[in-house]
Amino acid sequence: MSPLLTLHHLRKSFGERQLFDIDLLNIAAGTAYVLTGLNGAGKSTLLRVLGGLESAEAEAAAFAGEAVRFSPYPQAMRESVIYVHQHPVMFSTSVAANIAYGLVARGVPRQRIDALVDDAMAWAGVAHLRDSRTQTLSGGEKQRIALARAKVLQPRLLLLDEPTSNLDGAAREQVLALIPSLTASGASVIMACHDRDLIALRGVHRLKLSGGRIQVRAQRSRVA
Ligand SMILES: Nc1ncnc2c1ncn2[C@@H]1O[C@H](COP(=O)(O)OP(=O)(O)OP(=O)(O)O)[C@@H](O)[C@H]1O
Repeated sequence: MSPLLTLHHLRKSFGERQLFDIDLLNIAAGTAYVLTGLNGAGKSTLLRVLGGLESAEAEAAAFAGEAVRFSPYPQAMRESVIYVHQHPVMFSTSVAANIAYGLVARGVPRQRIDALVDDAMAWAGVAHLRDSRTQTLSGGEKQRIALARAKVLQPRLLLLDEPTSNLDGAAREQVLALIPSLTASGASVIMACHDRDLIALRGVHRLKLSGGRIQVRAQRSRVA
């Protein structure tokens, strides 16, 4: 597996308090990871740092084979890394308009947008919600729409902050079922979750954030 993102000595502090100092974080291309840790271990902060939403210092960094400076957040990562919030914010327009939003912002031609949005909605199993308003959606539908909205931008790295923590039963399974097809299309995925709801997907690598360090754990072999 070729490396997608490598960070040496990634450090984050809030005031005097150092939250983490990670010797080495290696994220391979087309690979899924779960990031576990106790409440307050820093999982969300680490994802936000990797997504450029929080600043942090790194001694050395490389993305997609190029050495980069990590601070300020590198331009090469801006369009290639997408963070998906635990409670995705939706505009009060249609589902289709929400998924199209990032493509419109990038100036993609309308016809192309319509085709990409159709594909993404079919992939996420939300085509029937195309013209629905977002206020009435369930938590599971919102997560799948947020994944479609991210996928349509063809990121190289997707950061999912507790994507299933508020879901159970079929809604949880529907969200989890989308993850393998993300990595199959070449994207890497890092999902923050708690140890207790460890996501059991085949081939997913485990990273545990504990005491400000990352421990790499053995892979899970069970299928979700
Ligand atoms: N902007 C901030 N300023 C100061 N402290 C912060 C800030 N953001 C987070 N923290 C602190 O950093 C620590 C880690 O928070 P974070 O949300 O990253 O943890 P987490 O592992 O995602 O927790 P949880 O599992 O509860 O969601 C917490 O103690 C939190 O209070």
